[in-house]
Amino acid sequence: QQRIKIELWQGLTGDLGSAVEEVCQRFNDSQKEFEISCPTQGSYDSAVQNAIAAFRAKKQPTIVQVFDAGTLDLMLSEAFVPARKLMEENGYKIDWTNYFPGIANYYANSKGELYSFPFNSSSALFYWNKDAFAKIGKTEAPKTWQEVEAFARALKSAGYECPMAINYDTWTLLEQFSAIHGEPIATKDNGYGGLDAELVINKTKFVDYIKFMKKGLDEGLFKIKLPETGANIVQAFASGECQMTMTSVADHGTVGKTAKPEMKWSVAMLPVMEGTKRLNSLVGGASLWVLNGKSKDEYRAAAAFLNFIAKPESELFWSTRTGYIPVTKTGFQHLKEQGFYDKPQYKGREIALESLTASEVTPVSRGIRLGGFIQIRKEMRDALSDIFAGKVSVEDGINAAVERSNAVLRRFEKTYAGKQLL
Ligand SMILES: O=P(O)(O)OC[C@H](O)CO
Repeated sequence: QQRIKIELWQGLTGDLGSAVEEVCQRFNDSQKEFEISCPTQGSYDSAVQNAIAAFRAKKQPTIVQVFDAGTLDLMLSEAFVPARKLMEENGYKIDWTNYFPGIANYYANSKGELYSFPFNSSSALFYWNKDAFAKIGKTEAPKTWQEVEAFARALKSAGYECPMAINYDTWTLLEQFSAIHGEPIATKDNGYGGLDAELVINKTKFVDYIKFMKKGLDEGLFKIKLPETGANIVQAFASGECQMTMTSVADHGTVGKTAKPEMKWSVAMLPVMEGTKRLNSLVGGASLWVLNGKSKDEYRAAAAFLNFIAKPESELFWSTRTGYIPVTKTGFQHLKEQGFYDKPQYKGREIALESLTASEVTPVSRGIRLGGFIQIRKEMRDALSDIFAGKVSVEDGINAAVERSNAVLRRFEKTYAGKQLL
């Protein structure tokens, strides 16, 4: 009997992309009726863009992985089958309250019903090299940015060429920074209150933070690390070239696998500016959306796959293989029962959960719900690249990016005027 074949277009690459393929292979090995293939589209951005273009051409995959920044665009599109509908129609009884509310709410409509399936959830962490820190007499990670600066200076004096690796990633530099410092990104509760939101990041602590980062770059305390110039931040940290960085907990597994066994390193919550009362960090990562226009059999296959990945054993595999956090309560319980968080190689991953729950969620630390956010991130990345290269002043660069981003928001508002989330 021929298997029913479906595709999941994923946005992860490298080691994490291989991990998704392994999940898909495990599903294929677990039964004989369905076969899923999970080709990468090269980036999170491309996965969303390719899937939307394919949808228009009626060549869409059955499932697409959509990162946080693409969530509202998908929600407002007519392109998907809501998660509950898919599972009900295919005979699965899902306890939707089993998903952690902080994660599920991100992908739910105003009534709390999930549109997509939480899959790879994360938050950002600070990675630090214990061996290098020992050389400057430090045994703990910096808690404030002022400490980061002082430690970086000491590392530099001790002969380390790259105290801290950074890039232009707005998720850490802008979004996580703003949330944990209690600063808004946009009006209307970061967009949750309506499509008429406007960016306000040219009026918040973010401006001073970017000045701080630029000064650190000019002093050689921070170094830009990008794939196109050799190593990205994760590779630069794992190889021991750079002694600090900040990236997703998702990369914890990759660093563990690629760093030399003798290299001692750890993770901590992102630093804050001195005198800040820390708020919770934002949930990152992506969820899986089932697209319209497929056959009954393809939906049966999708439902079977999505049921498979939510099983505690699948969550254990996924969180072990990557650094992503479990998305269900039973998955988390299963990990704890297996002694996961006590194993030395996984130690530190619980800090992502601590960071996500560091405070009561406030309107600015709940998340970001802005249309066209993929484009807005690009505007900001371009601005940061110009600012860090000294082509434009911090204020001018951010102001111009805010102006361009607000134009994106206004176009989006016009397109979806009057449309309600179901
Ligand atoms: O690196 P990830 O998968 O944890 O995702 C981080 C951000 O949420 C991407 O938008």
